Amino acid sequence: MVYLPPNSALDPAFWTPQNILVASGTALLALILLVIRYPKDLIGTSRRSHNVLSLPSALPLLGDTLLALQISFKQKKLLDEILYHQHRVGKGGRPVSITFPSLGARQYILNMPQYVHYCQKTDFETFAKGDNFHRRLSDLLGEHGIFVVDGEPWKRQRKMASHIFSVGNFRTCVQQTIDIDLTKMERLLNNVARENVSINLPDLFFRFTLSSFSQLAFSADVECLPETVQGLNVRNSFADAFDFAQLVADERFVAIFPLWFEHFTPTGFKMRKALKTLRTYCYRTIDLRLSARARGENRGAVDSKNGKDLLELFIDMGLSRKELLPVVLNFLIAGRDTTAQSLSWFFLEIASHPEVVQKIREEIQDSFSDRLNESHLTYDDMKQLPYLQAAFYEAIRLHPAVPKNIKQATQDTVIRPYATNDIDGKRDLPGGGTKEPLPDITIKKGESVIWSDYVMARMPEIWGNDCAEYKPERFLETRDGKTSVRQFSQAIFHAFNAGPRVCLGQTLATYEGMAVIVAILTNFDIIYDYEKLKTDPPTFAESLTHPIQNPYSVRVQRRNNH
Ligand code: HEM
Repeated sequence: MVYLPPNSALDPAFWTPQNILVASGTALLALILLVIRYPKDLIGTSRRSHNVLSLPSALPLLGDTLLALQISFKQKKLLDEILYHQHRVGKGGRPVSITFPSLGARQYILNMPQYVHYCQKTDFETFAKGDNFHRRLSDLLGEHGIFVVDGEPWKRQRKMASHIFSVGNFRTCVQQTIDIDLTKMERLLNNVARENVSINLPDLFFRFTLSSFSQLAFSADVECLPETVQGLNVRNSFADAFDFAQLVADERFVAIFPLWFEHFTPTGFKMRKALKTLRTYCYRTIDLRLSARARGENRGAVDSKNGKDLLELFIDMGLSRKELLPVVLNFLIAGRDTTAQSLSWFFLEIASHPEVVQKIREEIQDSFSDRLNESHLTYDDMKQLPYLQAAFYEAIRLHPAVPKNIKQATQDTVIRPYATNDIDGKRDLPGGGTKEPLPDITIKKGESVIWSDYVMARMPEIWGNDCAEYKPERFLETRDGKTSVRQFSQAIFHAFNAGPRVCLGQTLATYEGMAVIVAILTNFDIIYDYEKLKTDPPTFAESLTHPIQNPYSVRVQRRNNH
């Protein structure tokens, strides 16, 4: 027999009508107090910083859980939602607060360059990748991958990797590698033109960047860039697994169930398979190199000074086979996806801007006459094509390869945006900035800040009323009769990130992208299926990066300048 103390609520005799009334009244009062405390917030979150509004759809005690659920079930897209609410709730560039259960505490959406500048430069140490990133991405990108770590491990990797991005390397190894792959791509496109077939253009760019980056960073020929049309039918298992794993990892930021739940779902099963494919693929590259080293062979010749490529540099740091895996994966995501996606969006934008194609061709013609029929764009040639670079950057501005980002506060702090629109001492907010001063925001340790370069590109306060239009001219300036690419503050043209963690590969991506565009537009006319583009307009898939969900196909015709 269980002993129940007298008057215990577990004793049925306790529940007299009077006690039921008292208990219900107390519960109701507690609920009312909680609703007053969390009128639009998830229970347990801190008080919102004054002057910061929340979403109108937020519910008492649940915060934005319903929105997270809709995004999780693909009824809504996170980027569209941030854009929508920035224009309404955050009109004038004001911050907006949300409470998503998966991210624990409160999150502040800060899309003005003044805030981004503060978090990424002024108080860089406080706004880290943190637990949010690490817990969701470490199975894909490793415990110590450059994209997921902070502090010393990040600093060491960044310093080491920066060696392969030296100007000396560009003039030698980078140029040579790109040159070889451009020749392959041209042979393929000649065959596509001859056979008059249509090909998936974004897929071609993924193949190009995977091939060239694997060669550059790991001296590995991954044989994914064929010269024949038939070769395009061979799927690349690494690419498929990588695309899938990124989609899943991205969903983890909005999932309403705990992370371990994924393990028991079909997605979890497929994810484990994908991760296995990725590991097998990367270990093949690593093992080949380690055994070559064991035989005393020096492979890898990207770093002109030391005759070492990225993989060799990291092996020299004493990293084990297991520790090299995230290096390969992190750099592949950086080197393959971003540039390929930027090219895919660029070629989509110019489909509806023939005048841009015309101007690019004129610029190439004026600068190089017919030289580019025989050879490819060199690193030093880039300077002579400001219009082309502007056209490429404008596509990257509108379709940034990393469309959203999140940082977590490592301590309590106050974000103090600049009082003026003058960022980095450059008075250059093209949209004129904000009329009202932006509010300071009090942030508690563990809370997050989110910004979206995709949304920032569409904010009139930053880029002007024509912000959503594709206009390369906004990246051009003319001084003393000479036209050059306009340099914005990193926090304004933010697609390549800002501050100490600014993208390491910006010059590589710019050179590679421009070289591909020159090779294609000089030699081929692209024939788009305008009917299909109208009925099935390409849109983005939500992922860690910014792929096209429904890639488009094109045919090509050899230009008659040959
Ligand atoms: C158009 C192409 C590219 C864009 C738009 C881009 C953009 C970015 C962005 C936004 C970040 C910050 C990511 C974060 O905070 O998590 C980043 C970081 C990085 N990018 Fe790029 N990237 C591009 C191409 C490349 C290429 C080709 C490489 C070559 C390896 C590269 C290497 C890196 C690395 C290593 C980092 C990490 C930097 C750090 O955390 O210190 N990127 N990039």
